[in-house]
Amino acid sequence: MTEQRINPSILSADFVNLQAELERIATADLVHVDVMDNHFVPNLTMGPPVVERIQAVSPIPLDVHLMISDADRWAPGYAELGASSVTFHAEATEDPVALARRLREIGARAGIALKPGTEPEPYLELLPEFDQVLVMTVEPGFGGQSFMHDMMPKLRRFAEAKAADGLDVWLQVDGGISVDTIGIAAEAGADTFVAGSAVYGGVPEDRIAELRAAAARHRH
Ligand SMILES: O=C(CO)[C@@H](O)[C@H](O)COP(=O)(O)O
Repeated sequence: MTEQRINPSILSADFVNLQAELERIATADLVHVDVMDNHFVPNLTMGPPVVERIQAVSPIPLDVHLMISDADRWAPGYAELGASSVTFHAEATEDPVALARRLREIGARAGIALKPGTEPEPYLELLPEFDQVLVMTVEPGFGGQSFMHDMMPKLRRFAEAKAADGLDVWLQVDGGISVDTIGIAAEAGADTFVAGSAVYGGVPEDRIAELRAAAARHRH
């Protein structure tokens, strides 16, 4: 059966108490770290020095999501500081394959993210070059938005391509994931679930367990 992962997004955490907020999600699989530059998206979060400190104190590995322009220039630095995975946006790179290869060389899992308006072609054919694909289920930039059900056909296309070639690529969804929507995404083929407000909006350990159980009911 497909392994599933719950990756809480610290975008919904209390940024003044990040170390304590990381401890509260220690039962999750990876911590999703949203890096925003106020250029690729209309919001600003953190850069390498803060991510480096998160890496140093986090009880679980880092899943860095770069919502930044010029990913070719900046993404390798996040792999160098020890992130387990580094996901850049398809819309923010000149050469996704070269960048993914560079990230893998450094030792990170290489991820590619697609905004809601970005078509899955030509990335379906490039799947072996990536360790994970992030299908955004909201417009990137903010937590607390509604899950976009109409992204499920795109997710299914990736799931079919993955199955056809027997690939070990993780299919991730991010945005509006809750106990009500996680099953829909799992059904469409997602195995890695990012959740911000659904986790930090309650007792994180309980919320993570509830999300895990809801996803498992729809496991492939
Ligand atoms: O990348 C993003 C937003 O751009 C996310 O990781 C959000 O942090 C998800 O938040 P919720 O929709 O789960 O509240």
